[in-house]
Amino acid sequence: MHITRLKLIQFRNYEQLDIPFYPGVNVLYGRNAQGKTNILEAIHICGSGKSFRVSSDSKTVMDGKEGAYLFAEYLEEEEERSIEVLLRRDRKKSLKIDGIPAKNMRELLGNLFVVIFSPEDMKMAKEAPALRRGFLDGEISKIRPSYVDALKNYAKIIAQKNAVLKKQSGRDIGGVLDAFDAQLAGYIRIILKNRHSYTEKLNRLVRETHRAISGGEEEISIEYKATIPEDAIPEALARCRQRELAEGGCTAGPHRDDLEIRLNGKDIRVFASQGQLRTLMLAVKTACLDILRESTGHTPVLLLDDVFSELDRTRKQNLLKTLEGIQTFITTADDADARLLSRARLFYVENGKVREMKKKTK
Ligand SMILES: Nc1ncnc2c1ncn2[C@@H]1O[C@H](COP(=O)(O)OP(=O)(O)OP(=O)(O)O)[C@@H](O)[C@H]1O
Repeated sequence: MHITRLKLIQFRNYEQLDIPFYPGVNVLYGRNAQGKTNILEAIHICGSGKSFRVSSDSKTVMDGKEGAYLFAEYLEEEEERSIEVLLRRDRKKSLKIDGIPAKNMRELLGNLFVVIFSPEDMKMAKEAPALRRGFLDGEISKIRPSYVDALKNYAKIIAQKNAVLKKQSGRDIGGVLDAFDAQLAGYIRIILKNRHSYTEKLNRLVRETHRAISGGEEEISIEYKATIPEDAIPEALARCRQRELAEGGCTAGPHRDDLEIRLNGKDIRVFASQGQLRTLMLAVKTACLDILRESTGHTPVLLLDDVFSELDRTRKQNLLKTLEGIQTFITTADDADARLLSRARLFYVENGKVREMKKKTK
């Protein structure tokens, strides 16, 4: 699939924008703070309903305005499709898919597929496990929207169980905890099955892409570290009971799991350079794209925000080779990078305006 047109009204620093885009690589080029990333953000909102930079929609509405409008037109095979998003400061956002109002955000998933790489993603590899779990859950939800329900229900029961454990004060709460555990077991099974199978695919594909980008110099491995084994969930929950009572909270389960990422056998969190982290995250994102393509039959749109800094020339060129056949949006402030992308369409971004540079770069 590929985006053919993007319209924005009062979104970030865009008073009004109406611009065509092309299959292949679209480069958004310009000085800092001109609105390049804002375009990626708008496309991401049309695909996923969410910004990748802020949790509150109202921050993306132009300062001093009450609402913003986003419209993305795209081709899925030969079919023309569209997504419209209306953001308002004081109300929930509303959506239209192919001109028809959507009831909720879940309806949006499974239409315009996007995968984003932004500098923020580097945190995923290095910082708290919650970021890695969030990443896994986000990617799985794109393929299987019903997974979101299992996650929500699991989190709700964990919160209730935690509240009971916290307030126990010597009461016999064994029966209540048994009832919670019986409900939890079903959701844990769904979550673990999906996370294990996604991680296995991710590991296989990341290894291939990572070798291609790094020139085969480095070996990566990704493994899901579960606190509860998938094949003995009720038994594991029962074994946790004493510790849960002593600590006054749930001590194991998918909300405590992690992804372990190793580079040449060493833990990435304590060892990798910035360039190695960036290469790893690019490989992860391209693998996510391949998984989405494999599972849905559609090639997602790839958004690469400022990917080139910290990559040497060989890695940049290797990365570009892996993007064949994928509509990709790349932001860069460096005109040398823009020149490297000889077959790309170039757009000059300045102060909330976008101008297509008709002549292809050399
Ligand atoms: N809600 C808003 N209303 C108006 N302008 C905004 C809003 N949010 C951000 N901006 C403006 O958008 C610009 C930043 O845009 P963006 O983040 O896309 O920069 P960029 O071109 O990607 O820069 P860099 O190369 O530094 O990453 C800034 O000028 C900022 O003031």
